[in-house]
Parts: sequence; structure tokens; C-alpha cells
Amino acid sequence: MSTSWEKIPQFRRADGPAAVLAIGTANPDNVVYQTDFPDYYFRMTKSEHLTKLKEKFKRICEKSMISKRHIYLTEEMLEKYPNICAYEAPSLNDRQDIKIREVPLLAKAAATAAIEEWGRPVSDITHVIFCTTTGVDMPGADYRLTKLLGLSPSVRRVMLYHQGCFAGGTVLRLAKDLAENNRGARVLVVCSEITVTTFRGPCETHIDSLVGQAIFGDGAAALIVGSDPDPALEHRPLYHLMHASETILPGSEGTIEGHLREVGLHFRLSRRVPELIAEHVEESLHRGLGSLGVDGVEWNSMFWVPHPGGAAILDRLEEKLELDKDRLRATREVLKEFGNMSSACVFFILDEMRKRSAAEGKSTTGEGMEWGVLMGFGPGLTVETVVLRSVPIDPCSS
Ligand SMILES: CC(=O)CC(=O)SCCNC(=O)CCNC(=O)[C@H](O)C(C)(C)COP(=O)(O)OP(=O)(O)OC[C@H]1O[C@@H](n2cnc3c(N)ncnc32)[C@H](O)[C@@H]1OP(=O)(O)O
Repeated sequence: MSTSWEKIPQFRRADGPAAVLAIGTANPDNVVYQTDFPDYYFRMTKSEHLTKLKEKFKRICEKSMISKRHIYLTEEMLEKYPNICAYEAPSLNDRQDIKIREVPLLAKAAATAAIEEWGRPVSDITHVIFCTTTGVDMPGADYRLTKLLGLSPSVRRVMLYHQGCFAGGTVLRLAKDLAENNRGARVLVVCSEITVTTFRGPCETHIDSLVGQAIFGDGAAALIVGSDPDPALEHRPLYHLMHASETILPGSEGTIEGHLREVGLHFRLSRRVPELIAEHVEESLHRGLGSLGVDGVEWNSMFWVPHPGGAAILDRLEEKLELDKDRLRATREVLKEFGNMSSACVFFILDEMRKRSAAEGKSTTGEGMEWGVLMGFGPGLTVETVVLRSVPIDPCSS
């Protein structure tokens, strides 16, 4: 049987830009408070004798601007896995067993919340993008999530392992391309991060690892992304994805690295990271906005969603861009309540921002502003920049 090209249905692009149609988040139940954490951490890792190091850790925790974090590993679990509490002991098998099971479960909780807000059946999801820093496996966490949610076996999946904190921007960049190039596509995007692979005891000569112990937390966020929302079936979109780009910062090689070993994931974090990000941030912003023909923007007239890698990064950004204190309010709130949840963080901020904007009677989902920017920072040093356009808030719907 022969088919002529003319008879094959034409695949069409969407008319409008991709948009975030719903957001859901989830965290493990176990909460650690930053004020108690130095005592807890040095006790659990049997490191009480390292008194000077503990004092330094206290200083880092105090300056982190974090009040609490959700962490999957409880005291009971840590007692069961002494090698996870050591600085360097073979522990990858135990870590992997936990992550392979728990990362998709946390993702399911966030995805379920997003799908519920979206309001359409799971059978309408056409694509899945799953992102997690660790827990690499075959078939992957994307496969497990597909099964857990009962998605179509033919849903088109993309799995991103081991990217790090910039990947909140990466998944949006991919989702935008998928949604805009496949008319009717509805992309479930999930970032699920659990610190089981990075938790380890302290080491006097590896203070950057200690910084990681003070700032990383666990959480998952899910979005539904699609173009041309159907008003009969879907709510108004929350944010339009107008432009997405990625770049490696010059002179930044080796400043953030993560190496997977028998002992888990070892992090390298240079003190130069906040300064490097601030030094180059305007280049990324001009590239993104310039591509849209938007020029001469006053930075305080935009809404901001930078990955809160650490308090110092936010401080340097504020200084460099001369941002008013209010501009990073949602970002600082997420850092305070959850810590650095790697790729998932930026979506917690979007969620916080749109809810707060509605609660405070702002005219748009972007704190009353029209244009905004979401930025991911991570290993490389890689920067993802996504230009967003907010959506008017219907005063009758809040
Ligand atoms: C995982 C990914 O892919 C992406 C990521 O998000 S990676 C994480 C990115 N985050 C960062 O790079 C952290 C940025 N840093 C910070 O937020 C802050 O420096 C901090 C909260 C850690 C400390 O706050 P601060 O205001 O800078 O306090 P500061 O007094 O300078 O530092 C506290 C102590 O930590 C030490 N310290 C801070 N950063 C350090 C680093 N990267 N390496 C080693 N030591 C460090 C300081 O030397 C200092 O020690 P002393 O008290 O003995 O002098």
C-alpha cells in the first residue's frame, strides 16, 4: 500500500507562546529548623568533638537566611544508615535505593496537585519532562511517574538526570519548544529533588560541602505547560514563556561541580559563585529581552524569579541590579521556608508569587508587573534565563 505525502496529516505549530497553566508543589513531611540543625547534624554524624567546625557551621546556618527545610532523611533513617552519616564511606547503594523509590513518589504528589488545578484528565497530557539531580536508573524516574499517575503509555517522555540547580530553567526551555511546536501539546514538567545523595558528615578541609549541608532542602514542583489554552476546559494561564536561553559564564569553570562516587555525590562550591553570577547577570538579561525587541528596561519594573542558591547570591544580585528590597520578596520567602531545593526552587517562587499577587490585589500574576525573568544557576557555571510575561488577575476570581 502506498500513501502520498499530501494525505499525511500536517502537524501544526501552536498559534501563541507556551504558558504555565498550573503549578503544584510537594515536600517530605520531615522538617528541620535551622536554629536546631547544627546540634542535630553534629550529633547524628558523631562529630561533636569537632567543636571549632561546629561553631563555623553555626555561623553558616545563621547567615543562610533559612528558617526551616523539609528533609526526607529522618533521625531514625540516619541511625539505620551510618555510612550516609560519615564524610566519606561507601553508601551509594543505600542512597540509590532510597532515591529511586522516593523521587518519583514526591514528584507524583506535586504532579497530582498541578493536574488537579489544571482540571483536565491525565489522558490529555501529551509529554512529560522529568528532572532530578540524582538517582539515575533504568527505566528512569519519568517511567515510574508515568506508571504512578496512570499516564498514557505513549506519552512522550524526556528524562534529565544530574543537571543541578540551573535545570528549573532548562525544563521550561524544553517545555516551551515542545508546546509551541506541537499544536495541542500539554506538557507535564516535574522537578523532584531529595538530598539523600549529598547528605554526609562534616570535614575540616571541605567547608564547601558543609555549606551544602546548611542550605539544601527537599521538594518537588510540577507544572502543566501548553499553548493556546482552551477557555472551555482550562483556566487562564499563569505566566507566558516568551524567551528561553542558556549560557556558560566566562571564567567560571570548576566553580560548581558535583561528582558521583561510591560515597554519594560530592559537591564543589567556590566562594566566587555569587560574584560571578552578579558580574554577568546583565549580559543574560539583555540577550533574552533583546531577542524580543525589549530594550532599556528598568530592572525594578520587572518581577524576579532567580534560583535562590544561597543568600549571598541574592544579595549580590540585588546590589548589582540595584533592585528594591521588594523585588526578591517571593524568592527570599521560599529560601526562608524551604532552603535551596535545586531545580524545583524557581517553581515554588512562581507559585508563591502568583498566590501573593492575588491575595494582595495586584493587577497581574507578576506582582502587578508585566515582564519578568526566571533564572537558573548551577554547575558549569551555567545560567538559564527565561523571560516571562505575567497575566492579568481577574478580580472576580480571587
Ligand atoms: C546545586 C546547584 O547545582 C546549584 C546551586 O544552587 S549550588 C549552591 C549555590 N550557593 C552558593 O554558592 C552559596 C552562596 N553563599 C552564601 O549564600 C553565603 O556565603 C552563606 C549563606 C554560605 C554564608 O553567608 P555569608 O553572609 O557569606 O557569611 P560569611 O561570614 O562570609 O560565611 C560564613 C562562613 O562560611 C564560609 N564559607 C562561605 N561560603 C563558602 C564556600 N563556598 N566555601 C567555603 N567556605 C565558605 C566562610 O569562609 C565563613 O567562615 P568563617 O565564619 O569561619 O569566616
